[in-house]
Amino acid sequence: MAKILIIDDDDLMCQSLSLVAGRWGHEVTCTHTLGAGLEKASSQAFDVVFLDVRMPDGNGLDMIPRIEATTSSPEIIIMTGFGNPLGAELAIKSGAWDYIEKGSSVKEITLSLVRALEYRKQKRNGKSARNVVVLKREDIVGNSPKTKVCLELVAQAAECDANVLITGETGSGKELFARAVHENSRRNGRNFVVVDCAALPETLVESLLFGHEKGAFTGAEQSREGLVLQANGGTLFLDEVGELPLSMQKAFLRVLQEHRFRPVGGHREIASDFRLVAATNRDLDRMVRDGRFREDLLFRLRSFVIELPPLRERPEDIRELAGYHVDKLCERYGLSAKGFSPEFMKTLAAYPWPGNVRELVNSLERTIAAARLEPILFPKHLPVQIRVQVAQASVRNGPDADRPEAAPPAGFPKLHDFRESVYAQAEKQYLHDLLALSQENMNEACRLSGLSQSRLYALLKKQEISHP
Ligand SMILES: Nc1ncnc2c1ncn2[C@@H]1O[C@H](COP(=O)(O)OP(=O)(O)OP(=O)(O)O)[C@@H](O)[C@H]1O
Repeated sequence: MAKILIIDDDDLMCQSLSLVAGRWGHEVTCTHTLGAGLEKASSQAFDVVFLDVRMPDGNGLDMIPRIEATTSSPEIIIMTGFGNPLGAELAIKSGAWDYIEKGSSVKEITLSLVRALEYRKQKRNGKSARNVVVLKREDIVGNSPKTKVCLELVAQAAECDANVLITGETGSGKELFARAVHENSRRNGRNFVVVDCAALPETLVESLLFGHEKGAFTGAEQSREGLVLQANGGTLFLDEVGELPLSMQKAFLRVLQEHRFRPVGGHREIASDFRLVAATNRDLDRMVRDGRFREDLLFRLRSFVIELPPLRERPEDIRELAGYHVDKLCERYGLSAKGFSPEFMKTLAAYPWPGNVRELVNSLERTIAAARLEPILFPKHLPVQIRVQVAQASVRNGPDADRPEAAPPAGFPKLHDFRESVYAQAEKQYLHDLLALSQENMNEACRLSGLSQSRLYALLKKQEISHP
């Protein structure tokens, strides 16, 4: 017998789900608000939670990480509005085990429940995906709910041999996660071969990937094995896969299907048993629409997708990341450990980090160079451009807030333009802070900001900020 929690404000839905689950002998508890649901999940152990998306006190999807973080970490089945593909996509991306549409048949609900319980049983017996606790994290720091979802995906990817596509903005950790997939897989004793597709000279791509025979072209004095063969038994990591020239995409698709290829100037085909992990910060769907990326290759690449969130969407990770990298840098430069002043952390948290973790690491390196032997880091040690931007963003707090500390870089702007750009920057920062503070709960964000839902969504769209 399993313990099931239903969080839905719709009485009828609660009743029919209770009937279905009860018929199988499971113990069912119903709650009608997210708050009450979370309270139950925090105080009692559950195996499965049925969670409605539209609730009177917020969006159910926002609650997923908090339910997962409870001691029993139940499997979550999202209930989406009928015929809402976006809801289904969001549910899965948010880490739910499964989703069902409201109005699904008893058979569909039962199937989803049975599968979730089966998965849970396997997990308990240790037959299924290794969980985050035993995952070798390979220098991956951060314990925010979003990072945990990604780590769970790494664990799942490591268990199988499917092609993996890792997406995310520049500097968000794609290579780090790709290595973690390799290190946790059965291939970890063999090579992890990195191919930076953006740096492949077009004339040499083929020979670099597939190797060449002696005399295949002018200058080929020795035969040479390519990167694909070097990855035999291990993992081939195609970084910036969106930059792979179209001509090579076709050849590569074939290699991916058959795991065989012919070196340049060679007559025999060679086999290579590699596992492919690819990464990109480009919108590959758009590239397909623009005719710049092959759709069939994209289908192959995305057998298993890990979407890394930008750092600004997981501000909880910043402190841990800063601590980890400052310690590492101090050790490298032979300095004693440094502490953080509260204002220093506040400034790090207020900055949107468009270059993500890489920008954070680079900034910390410059910070340590500026602080030298001083034991505590203050905002004044941070690079000027970060302090300026944070100061500009604080302009929204009123006329007495800190003024920007430096003039804009190129030329002296017209007052109108300067005001507009500061305003836009401040608005963007405000929205990021608002989402972080409200934990992306749109009702809460509206309450805190005093904005209507439609106005808030319009502003988020204007500033190109992703949101639930
Ligand atoms: N979760 C993390 N924990 C610790 N360090 C991280 C994390 N994510 C990224 N980094 C660090 O940030 C830097 C950039 O990471 P990485 O090269 O993996 O990013 P990327 O997404 O592959 O970048 P690009 O798109 O530019 O290739 C590296 O120094 C890496 O160690």
